[in-house]
Order: sequence, then structure tokens, then C-alpha cells
Amino acid sequence: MIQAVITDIEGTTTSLSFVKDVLFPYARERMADFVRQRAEDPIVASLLREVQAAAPDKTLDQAGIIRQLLAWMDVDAKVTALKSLQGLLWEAGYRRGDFTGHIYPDVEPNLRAWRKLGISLYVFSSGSVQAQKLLFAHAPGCDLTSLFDGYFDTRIGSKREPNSYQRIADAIDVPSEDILFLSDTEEELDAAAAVGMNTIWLVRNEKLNPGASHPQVPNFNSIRV
Ligand SMILES: CSCCC(=O)C(=O)COP(=O)(O)O
Ligand SMILES: [Mg+2]
Repeated sequence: MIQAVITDIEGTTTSLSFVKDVLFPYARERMADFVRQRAEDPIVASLLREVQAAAPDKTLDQAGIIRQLLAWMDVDAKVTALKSLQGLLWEAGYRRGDFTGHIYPDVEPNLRAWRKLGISLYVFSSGSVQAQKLLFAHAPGCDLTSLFDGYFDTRIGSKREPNSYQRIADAIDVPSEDILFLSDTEEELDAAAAVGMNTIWLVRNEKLNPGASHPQVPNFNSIRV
């Protein structure tokens, strides 16, 4: 019996285009000035040290850190410190009303229905926990953050690593066999399935993937828990 649903964001609850064409360019355009202006802020300073530690060259100065961040953004690298810095930039964007969050219309009613069945809901995204909460707080129409029991980002591990899913199962104290993981990315679904989680592949507007080992659905309305 499913006791918990864990959902990915980009491509699953939220359109790829909102993330790639709105959020990512917004952060990229502002990252260099943000690092220059906020480098002394203790939270930012700590994240910049994380960037140095994660970069191939551990001796980067500020200009080098900015170049590294831009290079990671150009290849959509899921580096934890980058994702946290992006979250700080998006916080300002949501606050100023530069954009609002995108959530597919089939998501909210199904999340509410699953909660009514007693199922706990969690998010696991490469976006930082702050970025996840901001997105659901700025969902069209209403704040959806209260629907979720918890949020996980890559501080628990990569989304393509089975160990990350085992750590989440341990953290929420639910056997992995009783967890359903939703994602649009086969490698993430494979990693979750490797520790025994149930999986569903959200294909949204894409074609079905022949031969895939995960059930595929176009949206949350087709999911039976
Ligand atoms: C929290 S919204 C931003 C999503 C993001 O930064 C990202 O890299 C997408 O990752 P996901 O794991 O949700 O596919
Ligand atoms: Mg995704």
C-alpha cells in the first residue's frame, strides 16, 4: 500500500519550459552581479566556498567562481551550491513579481485527493529546498506548500543515485516498497526502483517510451495510488 508519494518538479509538476526559459535565464543574467554584491553575506560566502570545493580548480578567485557558475548553468549541472545560489536569486524574482510559479493544473487536485487518503507527500528536486518552497508558494491561484510533508534536494544526494532514495525512505520512515516516486527522467526512476520504490514516469506532452520498465502516464489524473 502506498504510504508516501515523492514528486520531482521539472517536467513532472512543472513545465520544462518554465524552468529552462524563465527560471534558469533569470538566474544566469543576475548571477555575476549577485556574487559581486553579496560575497560578504555569510550565507552567500559559505555557498561560494562550496563552489570552490566543487570546482575542478579549488583555488578559484571571485572572477573564477563566477565563470565556473556560468559554465555550470550553461550545461544545467546539478551542483548543489549552484542550485542554492539560484534559489536566492529566484526568491528576489518571486518577491518582485518578475514571474510566478508554474504548476500543471492536474497536480493540485490529485495531491489533495492523495492527502485525503492519508498519503504523505514529499518533493525531491535538484532545485534547492528554498527554490522548491518558493515555486509551490507561488503556484497559480494559491500557496501549495502546506500540501507537502517535506522537501529534499541534492544535499541528500544525487537524483540518479539509489542511495539518495534510500536516505529519503529512512528520513521519512516509510519502507521504500510503500513509496511512489514520480519523475520525467528515466535515470531518476531507475535509481528509485533500485531501492524498491514504486515508480511512474510522467511523459506529459512527449511520446511514450517503448520498452521502458516504468509505467508511463501523461499527467497526474492517470495515476492510481
Ligand atoms: C525548484 S524549481 C527549479 C528546478 C531546478 O532548479 C532544477 O534543476 C530542476 O530539477 P528537477 O530535479 O526538479 O528536475
Ligand atoms: Mg524532472
